[in-house]
Amino acid sequence: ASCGIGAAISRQLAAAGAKVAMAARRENLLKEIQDEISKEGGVALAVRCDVKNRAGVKELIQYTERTLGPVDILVNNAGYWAFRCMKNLHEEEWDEQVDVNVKGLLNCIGAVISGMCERKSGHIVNMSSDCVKQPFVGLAVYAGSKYFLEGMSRTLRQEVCKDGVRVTCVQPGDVDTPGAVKTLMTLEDEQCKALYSYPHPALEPEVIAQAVLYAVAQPDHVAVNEILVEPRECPL
Ligand SMILES: NC(=O)C1=CN([C@@H]2O[C@H](COP(=O)(O)OP(=O)(O)OC[C@H]3O[C@@H](n4cnc5c(N)ncnc54)[C@H](OP(=O)(O)O)[C@@H]3O)[C@@H](O)[C@H]2O)C=CC1
Ligand SMILES: CC(=O)[C@H](N)C(=O)O
Repeated sequence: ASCGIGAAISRQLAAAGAKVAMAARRENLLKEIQDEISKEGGVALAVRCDVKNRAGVKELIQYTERTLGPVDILVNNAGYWAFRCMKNLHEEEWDEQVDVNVKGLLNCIGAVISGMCERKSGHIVNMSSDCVKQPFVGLAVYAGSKYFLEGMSRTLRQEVCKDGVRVTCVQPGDVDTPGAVKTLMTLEDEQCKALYSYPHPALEPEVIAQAVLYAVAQPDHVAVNEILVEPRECPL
């Protein structure tokens, strides 16, 4: 939650009255957001954590629950992507996408799901992508990781709905974030460049945060299973 969509979600959840625990590797950025939220009268905790580290994620959740109480809402937002064609074999980047977007996701869900089921209450929000609706050249491994997220979410939803737990997938199109700017630098193939190297509208991270807030603010019997959010000028 140190920047981009995660930071916007933290700010909006805190403004709506949630006690927010924010995790990322760059603790200094988290502290700045924590200060901002505190100045606005909200409650936020900043915890350094790498979602790839399963034990570290469990510690994060234990610390959060000791400090703020049980986790009612888990937002799995941490993600990594690069625009690379598979034939160029950026295998370390393939690993990073699987490690963060798939294994990191599982580490976070694994740290909260039993507690939510025992308490008969909880909401898991998974940050997906519009790439599960349409293929984008250069995002094959990333799309695979988000298809995992979607498939896992659909099945998890079946398993836990009777335990009072909801699972929402949010599918953003282009959003203007530090990650989006950085990954444009990874464009290397003419095929990729032709697709992405032109000005095109991107959404503000706050728009995606509003979608999250909408999903988690529904009455208990209502499940918002997925939300696709695109810039109007980029319809799928
Ligand atoms: N921007 C876009 O156009 C779109 C983004 N998405 C998805 O939205 C989510 C957020 O993206 P966005 O805000 O754009 O990305 P950014 O790169 O701007 O932010 C990513 C956030 O994830 C955190 N993060 C990354 N890796 C780890 C890790 N190993 N452990 C803990 N935290 C980590 C980063 O914190 P730190 O580096 O400090 O650890 C940072 O706060 C991602 O899941 C992405 O796939 C989906 C569709 C469109
Ligand atoms: C990274 C994303 O998920 C985004 N939809 C994109 O295509 O850039």
